[in-house]
Amino acid sequence: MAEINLVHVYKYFYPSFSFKNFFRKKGALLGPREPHFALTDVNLTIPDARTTVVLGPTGCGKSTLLRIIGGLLPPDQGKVLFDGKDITELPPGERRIGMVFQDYALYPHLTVKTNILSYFFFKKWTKQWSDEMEMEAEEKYRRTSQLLGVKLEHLSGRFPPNLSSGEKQRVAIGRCITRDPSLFLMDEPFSHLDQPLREEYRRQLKALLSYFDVTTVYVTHDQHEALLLADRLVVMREGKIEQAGTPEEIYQAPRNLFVAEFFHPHPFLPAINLIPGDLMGPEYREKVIGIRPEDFSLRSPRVAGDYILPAQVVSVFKSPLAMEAAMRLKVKDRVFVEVPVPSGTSPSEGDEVGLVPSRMHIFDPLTGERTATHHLQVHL
Ligand SMILES: Nc1ncnc2c1ncn2[C@@H]1O[C@H](COP(=O)(O)OP(=O)(O)OP(=O)(O)O)[C@@H](O)[C@H]1O
Repeated sequence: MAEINLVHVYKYFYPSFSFKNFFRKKGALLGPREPHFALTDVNLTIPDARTTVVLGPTGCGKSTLLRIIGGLLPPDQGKVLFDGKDITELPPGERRIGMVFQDYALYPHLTVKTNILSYFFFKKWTKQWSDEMEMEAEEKYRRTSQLLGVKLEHLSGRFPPNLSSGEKQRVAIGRCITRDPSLFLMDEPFSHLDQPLREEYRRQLKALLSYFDVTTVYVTHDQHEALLLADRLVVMREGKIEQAGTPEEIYQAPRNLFVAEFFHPHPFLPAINLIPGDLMGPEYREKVIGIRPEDFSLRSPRVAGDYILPAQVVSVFKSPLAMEAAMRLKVKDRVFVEVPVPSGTSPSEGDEVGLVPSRMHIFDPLTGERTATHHLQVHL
């Protein structure tokens, strides 16, 4: 059992000293340096035995958040609770946490097997060491090798400097597992791997995480990875949490324009089409309307009715293996939208169609907040 709570967590950094920064602020030569915030009032519950994926653009504070949970960085304000207990001051070694970061941090002078069993290795010369522990370590190694795939067995006598990035990654994850952590923290662990390997390892990691049921926090800026791994998703921007929920909740009910546009599960299509409200009718005049590509259907241009938008096909694009196709349309001669090409149809440039939205998200253009979602019943 490990539920983590972050309560009003703030972290700020001071820019490093440079003469350029020093003289930039006229008349403030001796004034204090202004901190920049990496995290601002972060409140978050990380549920037990689930994988929480933290997603956000570069520099938004994802790694800082992870390091604060792991105890590698102290927060400047706020608390970290582990099953309700305040662990803000507890050193990382006492948190029962397994961490895998981009740089692997393996012991270069120890073999793969010893790296994986390093938790046991460092106990070997203490009074705690016993024959039972030796047997437990061997059994853990056997089980971990099995879970990570046979490839690990071939590497057991090699040293980290002689391993590929993928192999190092596997060893780092193996080392994490043998420690029996209550919490896994992973910071873009597959970012150095090439695409096919990354895909393979993600799937394997998903299976591992389900097998162990360990509370996991996984940081990435890769949408595809986030979707594959997340039971719960946290979208961050500029040190703040924009929205947390299941991927489905966030996709179906984005809190604001940033989340609606950022969480983007279809690589072939835009996350959402944004159109000015007045195109849908006078009642939406002061609003921005967001319509997901799959929430449009197509009708003949001759069918008229409320909420049917006359549009013209501008271009059609197909994936190389023609598994997917999308098209770009100009609506009412004013804005462009992109929608999937319905199966069994083959539209061409210049075709006239009627676009029928089934669901619209209504956003306030000033604050960017979503104020409503309307499901439309179009009467033809
Ligand atoms: N040690 C540090 N000193 C000063 N500023 C820092 C330090 N660590 C992080 N920052 C700043 O804090 C902000 C958040 O950084 P962080 O590494 O948490 O972002 P991130 O979302 O993980 O980015 P990326 O996806 O690029 O790894 C950034 O503006 C970064 O420059």
